[in-house]
Amino acid sequence: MPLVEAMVADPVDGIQYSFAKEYKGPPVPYDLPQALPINVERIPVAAVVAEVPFTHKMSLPVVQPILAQDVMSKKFSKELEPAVGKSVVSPTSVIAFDQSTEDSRRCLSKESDSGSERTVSPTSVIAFEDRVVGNHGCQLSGDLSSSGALEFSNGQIVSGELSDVGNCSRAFACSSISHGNSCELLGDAGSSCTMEFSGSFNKSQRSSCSLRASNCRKESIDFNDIHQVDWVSTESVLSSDYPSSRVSSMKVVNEGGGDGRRSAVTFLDPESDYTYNEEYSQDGPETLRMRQDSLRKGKKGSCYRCGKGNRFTEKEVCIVCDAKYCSNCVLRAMGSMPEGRKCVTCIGFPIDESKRGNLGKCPRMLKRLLNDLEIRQVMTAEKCCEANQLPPEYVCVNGEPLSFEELSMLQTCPNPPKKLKPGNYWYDKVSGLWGKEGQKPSKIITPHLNIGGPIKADASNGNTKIFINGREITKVELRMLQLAGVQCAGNPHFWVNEDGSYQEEGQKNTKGYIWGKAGTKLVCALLSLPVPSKSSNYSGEPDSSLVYRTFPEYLGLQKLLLVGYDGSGTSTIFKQAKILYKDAPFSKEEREIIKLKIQSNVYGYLGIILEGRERFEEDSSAEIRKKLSDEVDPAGSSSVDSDKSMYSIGPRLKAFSDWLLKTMVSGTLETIFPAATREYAPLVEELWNDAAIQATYKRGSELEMLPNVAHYFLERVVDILTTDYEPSDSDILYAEGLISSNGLACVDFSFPQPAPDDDIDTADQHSSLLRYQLIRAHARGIGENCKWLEMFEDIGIVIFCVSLSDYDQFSIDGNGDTVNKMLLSRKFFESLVTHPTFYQMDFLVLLNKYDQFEEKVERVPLTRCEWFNDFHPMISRNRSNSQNNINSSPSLGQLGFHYIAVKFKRLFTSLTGRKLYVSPVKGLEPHSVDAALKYAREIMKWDEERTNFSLSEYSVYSTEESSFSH
Ligand SMILES: Nc1nc2c(ncn2[C@@H]2O[C@H](COP(=O)(O)OP(=O)(O)OP(=O)(O)O)[C@@H](O)[C@H]2O)c(=O)[nH]1
Repeated sequence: MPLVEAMVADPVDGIQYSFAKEYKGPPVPYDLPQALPINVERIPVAAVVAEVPFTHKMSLPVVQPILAQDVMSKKFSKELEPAVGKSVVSPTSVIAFDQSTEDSRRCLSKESDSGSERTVSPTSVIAFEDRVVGNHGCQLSGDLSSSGALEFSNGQIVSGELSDVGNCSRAFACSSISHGNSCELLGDAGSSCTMEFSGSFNKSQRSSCSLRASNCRKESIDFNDIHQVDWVSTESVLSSDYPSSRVSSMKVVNEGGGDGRRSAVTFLDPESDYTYNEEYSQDGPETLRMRQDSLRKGKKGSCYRCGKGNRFTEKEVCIVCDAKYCSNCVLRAMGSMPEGRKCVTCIGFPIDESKRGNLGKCPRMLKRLLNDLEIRQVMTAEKCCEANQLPPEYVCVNGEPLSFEELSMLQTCPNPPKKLKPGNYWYDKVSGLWGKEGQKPSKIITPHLNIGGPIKADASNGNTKIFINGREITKVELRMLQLAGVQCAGNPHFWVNEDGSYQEEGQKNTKGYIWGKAGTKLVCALLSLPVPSKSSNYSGEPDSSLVYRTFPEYLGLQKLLLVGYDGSGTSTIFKQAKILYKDAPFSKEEREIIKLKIQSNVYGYLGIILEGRERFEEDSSAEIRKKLSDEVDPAGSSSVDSDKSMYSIGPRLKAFSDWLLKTMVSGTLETIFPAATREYAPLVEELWNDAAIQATYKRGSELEMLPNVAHYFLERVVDILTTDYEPSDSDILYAEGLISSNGLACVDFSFPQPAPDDDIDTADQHSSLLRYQLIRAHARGIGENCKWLEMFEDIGIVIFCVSLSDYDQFSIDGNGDTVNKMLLSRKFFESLVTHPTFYQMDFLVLLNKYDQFEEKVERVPLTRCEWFNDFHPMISRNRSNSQNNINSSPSLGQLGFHYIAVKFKRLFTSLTGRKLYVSPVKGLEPHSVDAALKYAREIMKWDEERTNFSLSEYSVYSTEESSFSH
């Protein structure tokens, strides 16, 4: 009985296993299930797009996610009938192809022509056994329905998965993913996404990536040891039933074999009229990727995406391909702009150098479309991201292209050439004179930089026969020297130092100072020659600022990702970091926005109090009525007004209160109030001082809607609701809703330099020079299933924030169930630590709100949360007396903290096999946040340094206790 031998690619390492063999034993008395052999020649495929005769009006075709039922019923219902002579592939079948035959390579492209089409079921897996010689690309054209999976092995795409997703409104793309990481690309309709894999691939290193486009497609592809694959999923004969569909294609290229190669994966959508020129260098570290200009769809001057508008329509330009988009399309075309104003398809490509001058300058259009923080993020990314930096090889100094380090040194030196553009330059290392090749000097930069080659005599194309530091000077320089009184007779060769002192070559004596004479600087200005900058230090003392950074800022930047579940305190810690480490944490404009936000928050708190007052008034009146009815007046009437209680307010305030509540309900509070502050301020004061309001406020703990933080602001309500109120840093720290829950916020900072008399070593001093970036992402911002996480692959540490006081709090989860907030936090933590992006990433858990926790745990048992139901600490009876005694037993709060810390550590180790770092923190206390962030810095530093230790040495440091911090 012949059984099909099938090969399955192992999803972890790509190794293929044979799971069935031909049975050779005695006949069996029962029926065995059969897998029918499949004729690969008969699998239906799409036509190549170029060959589909669509009219020019028609939008280019696309592979629509094919609903299995649709396709099968429309086109293949016949094939699906198990008729004699017609093979049907079972929905879960596994098909093996022997790639060694030419037939199998042709298999999928030719089939559509044949009349005998067969469909591959949506859930089928196609495995290709690799016997491909060389770099033969395998082209697949076919329908892949929504949940179809492709499996290739060595030399091919390893596995792919397509699944439907809903429309995506904002596009995001990420490029350059490294081993073991995964990446999801989101593109909107008609866009294409590009991702590049750098480095090597081998069987144990896997990367996965996925692309999502708003035409309801999601593709997720895993790669393993790729040679060269072109995989095209294009409109097929089948999908011509779907005229609005578009084509999507993917190209994987990796020339050469073995490790150490670079591969690029490009998702192309023919609707986006782009072309790429890509070159891959096998031995060099660089991948040269040039993006050609994009093509416009509509008439001249129209938007490149929608084709509407004319040359007068305001448009934003892609800094790579020069495509111009109208305000309706710009966000869709450019997505979340991780590298600034680039089409999603241009992400990862170098910018058009002519646009370098505009980097980081925010255009008006974006100011309208994005909020302040987003603009700042986009503009910072545009200026600082790696892809947009000037490629070092574009700058030649003294005839030699610069290396990466040389360019960094040049750009970060104390007196760098301004607005450095690609080009050929000469540099006199002794004097610091700098100019364009063949031209007079344009600047005096920092001398003695070890960059480029030795200066050439004809560097500035001089013809005066007079030399400075080996360069023949230009006529205009000679004129300047003469005017400065320098003796130039006899064609001397001068040796000029950076301070302008000069001597003739071979002589010891300084003859004078070129720029020393009064009037020389004026002469230089008239002749457009440079003079030493004011900041130049000629004192002979070593200048501490001359400690050049080896790397440019964007590379030295260590990124810390701060995440946490709702209300865990990430915003507070983020704001605290800004206040701690920035000289001017908030600009004037920001403070103005914050002021309005605080004021509208305060009106909101007032509204909650007014609502409470109504409730208390009703309750109180009902009580009075009840009392009255119990003690009936013999005259039949009561002298007490049952409608009046301590919570009643006068008609004027009542009218104001009703109006305020109505405004709150209508959701227009934020629009009306801060603006109307001047008008209502006196009324607010009257209201706040009213006895009824004060009585209500005293019962604030009964008002569930009133957050704890409200008390901080309400105590000063009158001051805050005046027009000249200016929020203090502390107000900003306490204020709710200043950072968008869905967006990202980031701040760059350095830890302050320790005071000179502090007992610190030079390493600490050095680390204060390093730059850090704290990125705060909200659980909601990270998205369902952590889909945005891939963009954080270059961070150094994840700081996961947990609110300790959440153990008795409940919230609604994604399924609408009420769940303990600590458990929700744990679930979020689990999804982060197991996410491929954070494979091997250090995690620091900050157990926040330690102050609240210490107080609460004395009242509310920790076992209120089911995860902590085995918390049964031994409590000393003398505990309360021994609080201040150093030798006393720990407080319940400390025990609770340790217990929760260990819970998280064990969980982390069980999920990752690694160690978790935990620290308590009080987000509202600057010292506590400072200590926590410095702890994160130490972890990152340790992470870098531990490679220097041998394994045995390392084990000394990896004690359990070392990961606790207090
Ligand atoms: N007592 C106390 N309150 C804190 C602490 N940290 C934060 N809070 C308060 O907790 C509340 C939630 O903190 P946020 O920083 O807004 O938390 P978040 O995680 O950003 O939460 P979202 O509001 O969901 O964005 C705020 O009212 C903070 O003032 C802390 O250490 N102690």
